[in-house]
Amino acid sequence: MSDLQLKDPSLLVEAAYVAGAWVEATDENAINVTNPATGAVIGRVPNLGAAETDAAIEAAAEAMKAWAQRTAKDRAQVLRRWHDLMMEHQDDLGTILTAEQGKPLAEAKGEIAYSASFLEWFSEEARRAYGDITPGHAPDKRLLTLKQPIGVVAAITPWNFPSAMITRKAGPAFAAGCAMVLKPAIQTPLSATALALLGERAGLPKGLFSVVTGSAGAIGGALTSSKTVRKLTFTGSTEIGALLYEQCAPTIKKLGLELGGNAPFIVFDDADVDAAVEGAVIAKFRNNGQTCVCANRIYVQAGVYDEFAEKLAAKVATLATGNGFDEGITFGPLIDDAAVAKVKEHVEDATSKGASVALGGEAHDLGGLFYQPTILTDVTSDMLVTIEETFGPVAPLFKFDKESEAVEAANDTDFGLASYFYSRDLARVWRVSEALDFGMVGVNTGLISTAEAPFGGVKMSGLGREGSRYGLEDFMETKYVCMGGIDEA
Ligand SMILES: NC(=O)C1=CN([C@@H]2O[C@H](COP(=O)(O)OP(=O)(O)OC[C@H]3O[C@@H](n4cnc5c(N)ncnc54)[C@H](OP(=O)(O)O)[C@@H]3O)[C@@H](O)[C@H]2O)C=CC1
Ligand SMILES: O=C(O)CCCC(=O)O
Repeated sequence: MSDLQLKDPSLLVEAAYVAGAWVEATDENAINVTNPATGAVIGRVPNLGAAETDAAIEAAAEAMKAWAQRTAKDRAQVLRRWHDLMMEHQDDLGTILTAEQGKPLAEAKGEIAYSASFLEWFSEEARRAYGDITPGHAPDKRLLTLKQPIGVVAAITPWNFPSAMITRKAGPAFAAGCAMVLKPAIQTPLSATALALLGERAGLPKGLFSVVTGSAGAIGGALTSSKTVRKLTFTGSTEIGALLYEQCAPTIKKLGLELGGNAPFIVFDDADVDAAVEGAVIAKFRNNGQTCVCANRIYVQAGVYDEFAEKLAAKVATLATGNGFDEGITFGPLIDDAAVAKVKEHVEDATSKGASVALGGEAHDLGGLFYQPTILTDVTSDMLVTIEETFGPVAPLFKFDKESEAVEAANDTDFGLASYFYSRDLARVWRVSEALDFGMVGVNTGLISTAEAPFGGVKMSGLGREGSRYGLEDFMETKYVCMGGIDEA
């Protein structure tokens, strides 16, 4: 069906992977996958539901028994092979990702490397799932702490990082000795099925990893109601995260929730303004603004406001929008009509309340799902761009005078995922890092994501941490063994 140019065409897998078997779409149950840049159909996957999800959960529980018994080194080697296969096929995986998600090809290949890095990192961490021994509370006692896999894991992932959000969950799950049933976003299932194929080639046992495509409600319902599933890990909107939280309550599952953000990006008078402009371009416009850690509100101190605004507009004006497969493109399309409508609503709301457009501000001449990269000035706290995550290429600029005013405004949100600031004053760097009420703070950088670091938020941005050594912890239970009778020889 597809005319994608792949070196290994077998990587375009138009089938779900359920309990170790590939389930192809039929004409009756096919869901088409389209390229957001062109609207062209690039593939299809089956619309599955609760029955297939239940089968996947059962197979996962069975496969996990042997997987958890294997040595950590053995599991690590499978993950490492999976990483190596991803890097070997980086070009093809990037092509599939750009075709279904829209981000520029170079950025898509970058996501594949980022995605593979979670398999590499957790292959290394697998062997360091240490417990400990605590001095006993009585002479004959020794207190042992063991780390054990939490059980079958359900994962639900979004369309904005169709590969990396899967490996950031699958890496620690398989390293810990768990099994996983994944429901990928319906817009971007082909990155998930390609990953599953490479996982199979790398040696993941049948049934350990299922990818169930189809109805979010039916699959999500089966995953959350199952007593066998012991953890749900989700990346997506706060609204759906809250719904899943509720659905998981009756079976008391452990939850990992990576939800929406509303990231502040603060530029102080003492900042290197050129560096701050570079950082803002990355923090705001990465993936065309469709990232939960994207800068959503840019606060600039009065002394450098005009310089920063001019330089940011000048820089962004040089960057091209278009089909992610074309040379020299920095901004791809938005994911769908609803995303474009939200961006339009936010810009119209801001301008109707007094904001000025310094750049862009309209749908792109290319039509379809393209929107101009936009910079707004004279933004105030009552505008939608301040209150909600725009999830698009709109940079609203606020002017402030005092440090305390910026910190207070930055924290004035229900969300608490990423935050950024630029300053060269050491005391301020400490003060503001500690005062920002967010799970992550970027100081003099616009890019904080890496497999080595704990990614996650506070407040309504979620629960738990992914990546880093803490990411492995979240997929394990701590078992306490009280060993007695030791001095009765
Ligand atoms: N934190 C983040 O990284 C992300 C944040 N968002 C935010 O959310 C907004 C909306 O994006 P959207 O794609 O709709 O995000 P959603 O939260 O709706 O989707 C994320 C994942 O959840 C699934 N899902 C949706 N409804 C249910 C359900 N009832 N039960 C189980 N799973 C479900 C989706 O499946 P399906 O695709 O089949 O609907 C997808 O796999 C964005 O504009 C952005 O603000 C979005 C994506 C990522
Ligand atoms: O939830 C997201 O938006 C994906 C996070 C991307 C990243 O890891 O930086």
